[in-house]
Amino acid sequence: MKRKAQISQSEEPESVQDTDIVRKKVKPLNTPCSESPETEPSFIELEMPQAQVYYYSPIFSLQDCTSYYSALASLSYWSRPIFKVHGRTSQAHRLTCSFGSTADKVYNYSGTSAKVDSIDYPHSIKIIKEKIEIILNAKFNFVLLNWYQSGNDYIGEHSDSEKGLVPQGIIASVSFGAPRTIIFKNKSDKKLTRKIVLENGSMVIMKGTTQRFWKHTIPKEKKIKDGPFPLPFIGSYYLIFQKTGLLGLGELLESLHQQYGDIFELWTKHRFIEYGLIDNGVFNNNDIHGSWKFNRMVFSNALMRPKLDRDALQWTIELIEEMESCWHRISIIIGEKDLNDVN
Ligand SMILES: O=C(O)CCC(=O)C(=O)O
Ligand SMILES: [Fe+2]
Repeated sequence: MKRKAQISQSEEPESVQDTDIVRKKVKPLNTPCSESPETEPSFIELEMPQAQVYYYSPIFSLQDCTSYYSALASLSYWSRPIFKVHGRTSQAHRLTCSFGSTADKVYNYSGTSAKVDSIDYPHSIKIIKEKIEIILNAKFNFVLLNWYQSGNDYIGEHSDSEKGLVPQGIIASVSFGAPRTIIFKNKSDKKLTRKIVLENGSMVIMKGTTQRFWKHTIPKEKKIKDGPFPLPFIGSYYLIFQKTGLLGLGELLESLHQQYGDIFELWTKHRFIEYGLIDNGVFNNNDIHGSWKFNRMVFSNALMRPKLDRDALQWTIELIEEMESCWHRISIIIGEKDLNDVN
């Protein structure tokens, strides 16, 4: 499961509204910008005393989510942060990286600090940032990405430290990948909690006094689907190329062929729509019909069984023996024929 969180400063602090709001559909925080008239995201405001939290149901198309997901996953900056708390060090159960408008931006939290890995926002982040800036009518200058690679990865209960951020400014968090749950816990009334599932392409906004009175966490979700199951495509260059014959893929395969020879593996986590391989079914491991968990189970059960290894080994030996005896017979026949030809 992979996700991206956006933690940023807004240029202007928001005013604090201290109202008890019932969970409801409300209008966008601002009028959508005319540059993007199709942007009319729907969102709800969570009923949380002394907090301003909004959940935007997906603001990106499924196709964009898939492409941002892969672009973010292939960034080279990911690392596991190290925390120092009370003299003890530990490593986070997630990967992070950060980008900022200037190199001095730093976000300190829970005994660690997220420093800017690069002041060049990767292309995908630039686009995401611009989109949310339009939706929220705000400017952001720092982004922290969190990658939860499986249901075992998590972020513990915390409030975002506002040291270095504009006090009570907007913190926007966009998610891509399998849905994960965010839980908000009130600091003084421990029983007061709020839960929301962050869907692929969705966004959560925290602002005002949220950090002061509430903590939040993305807990472990052992049962969770880790996201699209990365399937190794093992194929022959000629087979795949002839089947698809598409420009781009052909070039890719050509270079792979040059590098690795006739048989190589293609690892992919993405759908191969652009290659003309349709997006349903076990082949693509796509969860369109909520079946991918089942596919994964079948794959895991089938592939991980030691019996399969033993059987596969045995079958391979038998097949090789069969082929050898076949070749042997052919060589005898050809040998006789060749001899006849010579005579
Ligand atoms: O991943 C998220 O949505 C939340 C991350 C978060 O709370 C943080 O980085 O402070
Ligand atoms: Fe946070």
